[in-house]
Amino acid sequence: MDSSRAWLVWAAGVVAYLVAVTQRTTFGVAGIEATDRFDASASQLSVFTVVQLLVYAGLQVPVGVLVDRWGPRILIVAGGVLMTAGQVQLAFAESVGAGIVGRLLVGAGDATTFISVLRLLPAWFPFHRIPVLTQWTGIIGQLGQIVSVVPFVAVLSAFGWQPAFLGAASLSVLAVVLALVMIRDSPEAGSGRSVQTLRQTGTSLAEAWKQPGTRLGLWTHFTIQFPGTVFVLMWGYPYLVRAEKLSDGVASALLSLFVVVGIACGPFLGRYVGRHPLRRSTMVLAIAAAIGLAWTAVLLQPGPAPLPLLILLVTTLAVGGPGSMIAFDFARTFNVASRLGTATGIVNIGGFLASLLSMFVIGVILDLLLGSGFSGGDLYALASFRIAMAAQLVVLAVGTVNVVIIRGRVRRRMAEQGAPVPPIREVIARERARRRGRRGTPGEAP
Ligand SMILES: N[C@@H](Cc1c[nH]cn1)C(=O)NCC(=O)O
Repeated sequence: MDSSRAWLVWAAGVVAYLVAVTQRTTFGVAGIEATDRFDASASQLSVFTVVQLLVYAGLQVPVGVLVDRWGPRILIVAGGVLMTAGQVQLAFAESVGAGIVGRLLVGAGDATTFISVLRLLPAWFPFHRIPVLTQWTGIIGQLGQIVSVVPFVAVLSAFGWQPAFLGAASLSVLAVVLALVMIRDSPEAGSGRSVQTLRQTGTSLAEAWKQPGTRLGLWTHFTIQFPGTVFVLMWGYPYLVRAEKLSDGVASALLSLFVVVGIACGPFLGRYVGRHPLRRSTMVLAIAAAIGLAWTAVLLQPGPAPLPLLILLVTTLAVGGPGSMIAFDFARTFNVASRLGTATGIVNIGGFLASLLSMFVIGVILDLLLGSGFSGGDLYALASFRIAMAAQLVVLAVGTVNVVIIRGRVRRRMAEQGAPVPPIREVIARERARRRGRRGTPGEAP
């Protein structure tokens, strides 16, 4: 099945995801206005983001289970309704508590969208298209950040808080209408969901968790998604401007480079995954190593890092975004369709958990160093940031070790099932021999 109907379904799903990413990121760009409106301190404001991400991460498994039971369409619609309610609540909120309730609703609605959209792909498209379409779903969705940064900020500056958040809410209304009109769970009426008892749901959850391929996805997402998320959502900007002493313009250019590199790498990674399904984890480990090396090189600089090194850092962090989509490919290929939503939900917790943990630890270390006098009164001193950012290397190492361990388990299980993964040296030698053979036999079909 690869019809125009399938593309319409996917387009409506991607719009829903793009709008969800917009709702997710609107509060982050309204920080200064939020400080005035709620008369809140920086740490009170960070609670808004933390609550939203906690709700998002906490709902991944329940939402995944529901996607398998009810199908993706109803969850995309429910998510849009929740996000509309959340943004309307935030538009009228005048106290920190009321504002947090708004973000809580946005986090809950956001949680339903991505997993549901990914769940549509295997129902509507042939197997070989899915890795690249998974990447495009991620890439187009990230453009939601641009909607927050450009038109949302423009409305916020020109017309103020309520019109900006009500305008954002109206985008979710549009996404809900599109989803209702265009999305069907699958080409066959009635399929795309499984009617399960509660006991069967529990079994399905346990089966998804027991499958080492699901946990390989979880640790993949954990390991390579968080460094970019932490940088872009929280600590990157103050680090570049206050510690590395870059101008606002150069720091913004680096954050834009992050988006461009993410977009450029996605299709390449999608094609790689489609062509080399047995080498997906090798790519994950290569990206983790690149991130670790780039951060180590930056943090070992005696003073501010040279700009080319910071460009290299931002580039490698950006590759982690599309790279982490490989995690969902593990969930899809190691699980049967009836528990795909559940497995995707489990995988999607990884990156958000690692991001929350790292954001929090970096903040705590900065506070401790300020309190101890180490920072010389400057919370964002380079020497302090260097220590705080290095905490990410520990999280990266924990994730990488787990990827290596679970990948060993996955490979052992594949060997037991009669499908061993050949060593890379053997594959390269075979490929060379094949090429030599081809060159020696002119006229042979490619
Ligand atoms: N890996 C991200 C998506 C992504 C794709 N390219 C850059 N980032 C992810 O896990 N997304 C889940 C979500 O809900 O956004």
